[in-house]
Amino acid sequence: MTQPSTITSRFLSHPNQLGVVAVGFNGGQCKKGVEAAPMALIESGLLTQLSEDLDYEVHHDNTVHYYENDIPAEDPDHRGMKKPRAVSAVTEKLSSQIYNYAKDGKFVLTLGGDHSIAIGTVSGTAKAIRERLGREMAVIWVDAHADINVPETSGSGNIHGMPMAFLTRLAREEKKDIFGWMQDEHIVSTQKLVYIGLRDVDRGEKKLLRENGIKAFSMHDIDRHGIGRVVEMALAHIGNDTPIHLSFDVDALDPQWAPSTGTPVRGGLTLREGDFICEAVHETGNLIAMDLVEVNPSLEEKGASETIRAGCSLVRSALGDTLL
Ligand SMILES: NC(=[NH2+])NCCC[C@H](N)C(=O)O
Ligand SMILES: [Mn+2]
Ligand SMILES: [Mn+2]
Repeated sequence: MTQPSTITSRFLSHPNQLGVVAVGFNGGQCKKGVEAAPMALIESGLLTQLSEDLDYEVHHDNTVHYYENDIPAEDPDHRGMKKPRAVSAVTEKLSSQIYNYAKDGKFVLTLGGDHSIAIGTVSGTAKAIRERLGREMAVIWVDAHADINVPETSGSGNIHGMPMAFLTRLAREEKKDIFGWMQDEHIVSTQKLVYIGLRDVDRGEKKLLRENGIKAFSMHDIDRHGIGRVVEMALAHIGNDTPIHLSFDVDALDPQWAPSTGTPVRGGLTLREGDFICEAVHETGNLIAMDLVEVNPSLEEKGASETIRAGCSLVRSALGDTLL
């Protein structure tokens, strides 16, 4: 049994209105299938649950966006990045879709797609929050990976391993068609970024996290303090007067709960720990947007329905579903 959330949202003018963007994009990594996730999540009933059980007024264009017309024919590697122009063009378009929902004070839910799309979602909400409230927004990034490689530290060249570098300007590119569209208003401070769930961080990324004093809670911290204390510390770092964008990579969960994902890493969060993070962030009343990314229904076919179910549970928890 579920009922609408009673938590009031400090930073939304229409807390019961939900803008949903379905992003069928896979160009930030090399495995096919992740573009089918938004459809799979919607077909499993996610949006109906949000409107019927949690009483949201869902604004959705009934389209999964594949951005076919935005993807350039010629897209050679640049600084080792794979498909840089495609990712740039898609995230630029997505950024303005997200901005349009966020500027009216609606909650924005994005269903990915691989994690490169966060370049679009986070830049869009960051800009809207600056304009609407004159504030800087915080990002809680729940993931097995830090996704903060600069092109030069990335071993794979996959841009889904780099979004936080472009969003914080640790990586910058002047070329207009390769993230040259990103302006100051799209950027997030390294001091307003917090990670939870990390356990597969590249050498160069560790150095970037350390040198920039970025707050990060790994699985080791969760083992030591418990998820309750870790979320409390993460929220204390952000402060209570700050709007929050939650970017949730389903691979933060242990493959036992979410096997259908492109880069699974053992030793992850239980489904309850993942849901708890979402519930606790909802309870702050400061959450303004959520991304759910990296569900790949074509990997581990027998686990796909489990992964989709886990994804739906995370989204419902972030939107105020409670156990009692
Ligand atoms: N969004 C993700 N699943 N990212 C995985 C990134 C893996 C690795 N760090 C890389 O740069 O390629
Ligand atoms: Mn990941
Ligand atoms: Mn990720």
